[in-house]
Amino acid sequence: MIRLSRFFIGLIFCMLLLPLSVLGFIHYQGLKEFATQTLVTELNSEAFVIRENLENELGALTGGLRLLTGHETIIKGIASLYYGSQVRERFENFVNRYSVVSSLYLVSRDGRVREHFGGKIRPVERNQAIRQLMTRLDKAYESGVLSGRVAVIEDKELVPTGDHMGLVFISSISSVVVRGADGVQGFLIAIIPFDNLLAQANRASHMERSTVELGETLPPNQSGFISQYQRLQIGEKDYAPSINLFIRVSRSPESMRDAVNEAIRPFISYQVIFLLVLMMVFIFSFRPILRAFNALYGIIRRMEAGQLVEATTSRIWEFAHTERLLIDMQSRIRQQLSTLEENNQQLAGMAREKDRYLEELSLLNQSLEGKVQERTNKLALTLQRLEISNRIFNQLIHLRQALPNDASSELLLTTVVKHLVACELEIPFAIILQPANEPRQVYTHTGFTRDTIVPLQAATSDYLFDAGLYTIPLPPPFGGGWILLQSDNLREEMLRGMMLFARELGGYLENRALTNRLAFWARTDGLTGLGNRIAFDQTMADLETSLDKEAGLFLIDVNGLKELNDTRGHEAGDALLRTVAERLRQCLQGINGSLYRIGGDEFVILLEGEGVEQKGELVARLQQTQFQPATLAGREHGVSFSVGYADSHKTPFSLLYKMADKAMYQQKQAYYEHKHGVQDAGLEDSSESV
Ligand SMILES: Nc1nc2c(ncn2[C@@H]2O[C@H](COP(=O)(O)OP(=O)(O)OP(=O)(O)O)[C@@H](O)[C@H]2O)c(=O)[nH]1
Repeated sequence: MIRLSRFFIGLIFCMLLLPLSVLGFIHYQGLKEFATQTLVTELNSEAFVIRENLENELGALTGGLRLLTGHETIIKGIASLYYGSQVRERFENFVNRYSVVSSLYLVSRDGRVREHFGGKIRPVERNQAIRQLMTRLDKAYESGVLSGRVAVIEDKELVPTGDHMGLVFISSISSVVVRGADGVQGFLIAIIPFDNLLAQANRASHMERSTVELGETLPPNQSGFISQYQRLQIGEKDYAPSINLFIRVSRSPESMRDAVNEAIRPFISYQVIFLLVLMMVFIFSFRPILRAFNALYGIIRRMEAGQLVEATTSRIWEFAHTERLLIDMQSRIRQQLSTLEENNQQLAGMAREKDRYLEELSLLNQSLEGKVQERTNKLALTLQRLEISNRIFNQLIHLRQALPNDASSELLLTTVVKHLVACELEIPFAIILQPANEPRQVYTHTGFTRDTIVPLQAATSDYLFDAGLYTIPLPPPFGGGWILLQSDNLREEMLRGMMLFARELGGYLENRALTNRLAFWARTDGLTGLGNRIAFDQTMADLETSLDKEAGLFLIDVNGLKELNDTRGHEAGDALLRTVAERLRQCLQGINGSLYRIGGDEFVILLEGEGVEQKGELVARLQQTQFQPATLAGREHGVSFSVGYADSHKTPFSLLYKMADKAMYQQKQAYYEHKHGVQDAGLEDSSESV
């Protein structure tokens, strides 16, 4: 098999690239030419702009000079020194305004400088060119045509800078008033160095590296620069004859080349890119092209040999090296793909891990939120409990302040219920009391019906609990009492509050019982159970202050107690006292009176009101029992007592006790005189003595 050589392939390649390169070169040249032309046009327009600017500037300047020439101050300034300072001031303003002017002179007709601003005086007076200009102006004035002249001067003193070249503007000064008489009065001379004009032109120029020159004649084109010229005409109208200056704007070939290259660089880049793309396309489609050529070549060969047989696929080029490269690249790509796969798997694993963490985080957040909520609820509950407890404590304090020491059970319960309700516990409750010393049950309730409570009072607490009720027993000594609660929705703090109220209630009742007992024993004789001296004195005091104070008083003193104590002991003496007390109590039955033991062996019977009328009955009973023996401590013993009596019919109330004592004493005396007898008469008239 015949194969195409590498040379043939390269040839095809070069044949394709050559026209492209030629085309590219032509295009490049065209671009370069175009860019150069554009830059030259730019230079030209720059020169044009500079010229325009300078013409405008100089036009304004000539106008300004003409105005200044006709100004009264200037005209008078020629003749009068009085105007000197004003003229200077105007000159200064003028030069400041027209920066191209370096100096201004006011010159009299005879050529002497009268006033000036900037520059030197002498050079003006000496300068021949200026003198000639002034003479021409003088003559021209006479012919009535011209007012000013312009000329190019070269003077080292008048134009000290640059190449000492400049323009001189001369205007004749004349006064309308004096015109007929004197004609030209003087001249105004403005010196404008070329340097100033160039500076002005450069200021107007937009091109950074351009060179601007002014010259009277068209300068030769220097090979080192690409130049454009513009003619600047000065003084055509007001300053005849005019002169022409040439402005040259130029650029060095190096900077021009750089600028051109800069301008066409993007296009060249595009072109190179285009060629590269073309080459890439060619390379990629190289194998199919080769096959096509190969097939074509085979057909031609077979046609030449007259063996146009059935076409078979033939290989015309060995790309062993390329194949190896491709295989190598394939294996590398496979490796990279597997690495990529691994990385992807790792990334997927990390993503899963991240999801798992996020899920855990979310769960943690949820549990935290739950805990925070739980804590908040607990706190709210605690606050609620605290509030309830506070209310309960407040009401307990108010209850203590509201309850008097001796409140009745009814008042006590009413007050407790009122304060319990104020606690706002909002549970039905009932309080049931059965005080030991009160005969009937006392109860009060709220939220229960009376019919519900009454049958429950006898029930056991277990039964009550089963019935949905809860009982708090009141503490002893009260015993018979509960606080009864509805156990539905009963909360701990409510129960605790109720218990506090129960304790308060029990405490109060205990105090009240103790106080009552103390009061009782303070007024009671412990041995006999009769009222004592305090009770007697209290009764007497009450009786004394009452309006109806009718009273009869028996004073009874036991005989021989000391002896009995001494002989048989105090036990027997106590028995004697109890016996006498019992006998006196019996004597008093059915009679409106009260009995007291007011001293060791001293008793008192006090009759009040209608009881006084029963005195006789009592005396009779006393006489019956006055000397009756009794069994004392197991032995028979004589018992007797002496009695004295006084009542308010015959005795003042305050002396009742004294008089009764006196009568009793008399009887005692008699008793002891007749130890075994009693004088009856003593009891008959007891109102005075017994
Ligand atoms: N056993 C006993 N003796 C008492 C009690 N109170 C006082 N006495 C005694 O009673 C006696 C009273 O003495 P007196 O006033 O002389 O009485 P009397 O011995 O009965 O003499 P007359 O009153 O003159 O008849 C004293 O010795 C007291 O100590 C008591 O509660 N029990």
